[in-house]
Amino acid sequence: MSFSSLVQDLALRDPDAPRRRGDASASTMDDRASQFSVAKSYASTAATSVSISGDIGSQLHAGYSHPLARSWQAERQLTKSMLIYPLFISDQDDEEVPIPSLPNQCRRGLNRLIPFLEPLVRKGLRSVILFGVPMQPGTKDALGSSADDPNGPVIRSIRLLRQRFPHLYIVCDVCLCEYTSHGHCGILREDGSLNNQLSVDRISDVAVAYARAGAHCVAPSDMNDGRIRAIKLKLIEAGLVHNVTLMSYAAKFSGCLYGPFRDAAGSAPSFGDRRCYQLPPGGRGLARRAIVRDINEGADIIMVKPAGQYLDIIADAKELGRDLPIAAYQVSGEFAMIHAAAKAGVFDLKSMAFESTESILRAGATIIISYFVPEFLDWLDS
Ligand SMILES: NCc1[nH]cc(CCC(=O)O)c1CC(=O)O
Ligand SMILES: [Zn+2]
Ligand SMILES: [Zn+2]
Repeated sequence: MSFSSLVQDLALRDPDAPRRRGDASASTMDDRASQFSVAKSYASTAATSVSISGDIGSQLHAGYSHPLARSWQAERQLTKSMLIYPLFISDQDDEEVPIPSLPNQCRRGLNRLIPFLEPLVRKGLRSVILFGVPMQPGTKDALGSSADDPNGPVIRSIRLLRQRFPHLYIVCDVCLCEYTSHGHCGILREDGSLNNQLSVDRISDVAVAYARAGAHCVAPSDMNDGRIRAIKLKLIEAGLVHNVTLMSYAAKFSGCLYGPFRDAAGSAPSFGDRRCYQLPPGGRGLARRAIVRDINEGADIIMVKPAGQYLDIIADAKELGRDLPIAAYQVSGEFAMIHAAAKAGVFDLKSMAFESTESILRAGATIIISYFVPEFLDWLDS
């Protein structure tokens, strides 16, 4: 057989063609036939350069011709227990308002929470992360005083969820930006920069308040230096350290992917930006230092955020924190971008929801915070 007819032969037997038509069994048969003929063709044309053993080792399709065998190629399969679903809880108890920039997501008051979550819990929802959203005018101040208000939305929801869904694992985001009048993630000096010490003192108090109310996990997203150690020490002091997980947003990058979240939570800074505390997007080394630092300060879980644009950082976190669970947050901008592209016909929404999530798992995460969780609860059953 001549070289050109071999190429033609291979092209005709493109093993992906039947799969693109959605016919898996035809693909299996076809692959077998084509491997046989490829081997024969090589044997007759390539005797001079390709050794027999190399030839045999070059055959990869055999390992993934069947759907089940394809699933075995992944180190980790997506399961429901890996997923954490973000909830925006407003202080308007009866409110249920869609968030325009964040497709299919609503801001909800306490009274809307249980009816919304009941079907999800029934379908296998295991964990949520809570973000409080004070809507009542006059609630915000320079110190973020309402963050740990016992009558505020977060603390009341923790109690309610613990009582109504005893098996639901409750994570609380800990930050001040939703509660400060200036929208920054801490307490400011007069020049507008973060006062690290005051911020850490306040944020660790808020974390302990959530833990006392019954949160299983507290997750500081503020990026002030030293907050992991401060929270751990206060949890020890409060006698809560043995059963409250500390998940650090260790490598949280500044950038343009948090816009829809800030719409949802009303937490956009009123001046300036967050580039002096969130990490610069090119700062891989800095992220590695932040990860190592937070592990040393006592973090139980390391999170990377955003996820899709920072897969190398997830892989770094997995390497540096090989003995810790690694979480990744597919943030509001990533989610909105996928929706927009699907709507524009670039790809199928479900296919990209899976592909983006599988890439996060492949990079090394085993916990994924995602706005796709309600959909995954259905998709993972079918
Ligand atoms: N500090 C609060 C916080 N916690 C999680 C997110 C972003 C989550 C998302 O975009 O989905 C933010 C916003 C920010 O830092 O501006
Ligand atoms: Zn913040
Ligand atoms: Zn600064």
